[in-house]
Amino acid sequence: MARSGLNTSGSDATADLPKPKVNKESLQRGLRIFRFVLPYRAKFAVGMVLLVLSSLSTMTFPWIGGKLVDAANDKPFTLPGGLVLDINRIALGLFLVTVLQGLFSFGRIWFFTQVSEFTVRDIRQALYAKFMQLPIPFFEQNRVGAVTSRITSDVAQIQDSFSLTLAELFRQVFTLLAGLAFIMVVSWKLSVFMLVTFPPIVLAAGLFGRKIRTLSRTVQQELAHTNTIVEETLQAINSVKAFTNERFEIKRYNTALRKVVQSALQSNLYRGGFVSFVIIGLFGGIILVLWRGATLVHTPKTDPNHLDIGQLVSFILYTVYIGASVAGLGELYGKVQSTLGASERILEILDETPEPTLLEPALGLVPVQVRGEIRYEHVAFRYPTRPDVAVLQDIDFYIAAGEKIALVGPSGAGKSTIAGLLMQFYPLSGGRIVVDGHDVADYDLTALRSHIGIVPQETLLFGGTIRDNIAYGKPGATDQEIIEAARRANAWQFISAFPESLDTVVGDRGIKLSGGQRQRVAIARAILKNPAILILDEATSSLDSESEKLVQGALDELMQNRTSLIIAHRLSTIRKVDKILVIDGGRIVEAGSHDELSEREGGLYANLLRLQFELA
Ligand SMILES: Nc1ncnc2c1ncn2[C@@H]1O[C@H](COP(=O)(O)OP(=O)(O)OP(=O)(O)O)[C@@H](O)[C@H]1O
Repeated sequence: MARSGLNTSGSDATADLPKPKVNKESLQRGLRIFRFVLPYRAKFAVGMVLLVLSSLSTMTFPWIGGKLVDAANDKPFTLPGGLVLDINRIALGLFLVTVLQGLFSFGRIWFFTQVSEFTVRDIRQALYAKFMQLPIPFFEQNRVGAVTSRITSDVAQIQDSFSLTLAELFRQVFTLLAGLAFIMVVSWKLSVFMLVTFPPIVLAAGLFGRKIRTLSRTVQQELAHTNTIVEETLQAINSVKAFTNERFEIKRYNTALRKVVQSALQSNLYRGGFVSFVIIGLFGGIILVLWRGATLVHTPKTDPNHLDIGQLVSFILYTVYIGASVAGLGELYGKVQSTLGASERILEILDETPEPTLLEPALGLVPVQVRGEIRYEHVAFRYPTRPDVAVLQDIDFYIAAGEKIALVGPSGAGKSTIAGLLMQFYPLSGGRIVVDGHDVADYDLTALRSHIGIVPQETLLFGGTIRDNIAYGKPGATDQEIIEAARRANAWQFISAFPESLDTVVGDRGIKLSGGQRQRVAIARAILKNPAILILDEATSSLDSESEKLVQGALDELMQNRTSLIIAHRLSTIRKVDKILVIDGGRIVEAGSHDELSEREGGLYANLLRLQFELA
């Protein structure tokens, strides 16, 4: 069968993704993700109000603190109404403000978390529904790691933003602006002095910090690499031992570990430098401002530049706030970038055109019953991912309802592709396929597919129980129906021998069952689905003869009264079919019954037959 599955390489798909620059366009594009917030806008608005209130109360703290120090210096605070506040009252006021701030913050977190949880759930639902409805070519063009990381890490990034980054961003900007306004009012001269000394130091610290982050990312990557080695080798421990490569792997792991230590040491060298820079630079800056401030406090009260000690305290506290918000904003910039990138990638998938499945009302014909008469009329086909290769050309054949035909031919000839096109996994490049007299394109896609069953070459079962796996052919089937299907698929015997019978868990991808057992579960599933048309991709992996007999018996039972398209690898199993189509290089090169074809001198089928006979 054409491997239409996902490309599973690359698990860490987001690590190296580019972050878009924050500009008008990227903001406009990224902010479209806010449409998912709209249903919860009332909660969002309440959260915003609480955020404003908590930010405001934070900003009054240094101001009231300054008044407290002034009161301690015999300068009590007088309210506009004439009410004089002493130390006790001011301290009480400060405490009240703090309590209010605590309550506002609690409310803000509560409302924003609700918004982010609901929003993120909706985004995940929309994404998953989209994944299910995207056409197969999409999955051939995108790595599965990259696709799944949309619903895991990208969505987590968005969640982070709605619950934290957004609030932080607002608070930092608010703190910065309000802080600047406050210090200007307290003393514009000292403010100007502060502004030329302090922010450059903070910015330098920010750049230093970025360098450290880059280095620690390298450490993480190196560490991840060592983990990959452990995972890979433990998963494939049989191969390691069989190839006697234990020593090689130990060396490989040690080399990788050495790199981790090297980069960790380098990163910590910078970290140490950073700490001493912060101590000397940042505190040096504070000392500078303190010195200047102290000088101003020291001037006589009559001097227009004079500062009260309380004013200096407020000033210093606001300066610390401002410094913290400048540093915080630098970090937030990176987060905003990541969020914009994540939201763009999510929206990109949501904007993809889905297959017309699950449409309500249905688009096109919805047959209650399909007889299963199939006609391929001059079908030509190229895979969308490889448009320059003509995989099929002029495929033209007819199968009457209930007939069985086999497709045979060398590997890569196009047999699986011919069968897969019936399911309309890909658009045709030419010709048409007709089922019961109607072009397949005229049918509702879901309705048509529901009448076609596939038993693939390699059966991948889902991780649940045997019951779940058989019932996949008909969700909601009763135990009675499931057991009946298992019986007809020669599977009941082994299932009932398990202590947990239908409740036996098959393990990830069905690894706890043998190949032949998996196939019979897949056949039971197809029997339960009861499709009018059956596509059977015969397994290439050989089963032991006992198991093969059971599987063959199950297949014969399954094919009864259905139009069947068999992709045959072993010619011995197809003698009973009504017609054989021999495919080579994407064309039908011979057609006829087994007897006709095997007697054709120099024919491809006769050749293949002889080859297999000789091999046997
Ligand atoms: N998803 C795909 N994308 C691009 N090319 C594909 C895809 N699947 C198959 N092909 C190519 O199409 C050609 C026909 O493949 P197909 O699987 O139909 O052959 P086949 O006759 O069934 O082979 P086999 O007997 O080995 O299963 C091959 O050249 C193959 O490389």
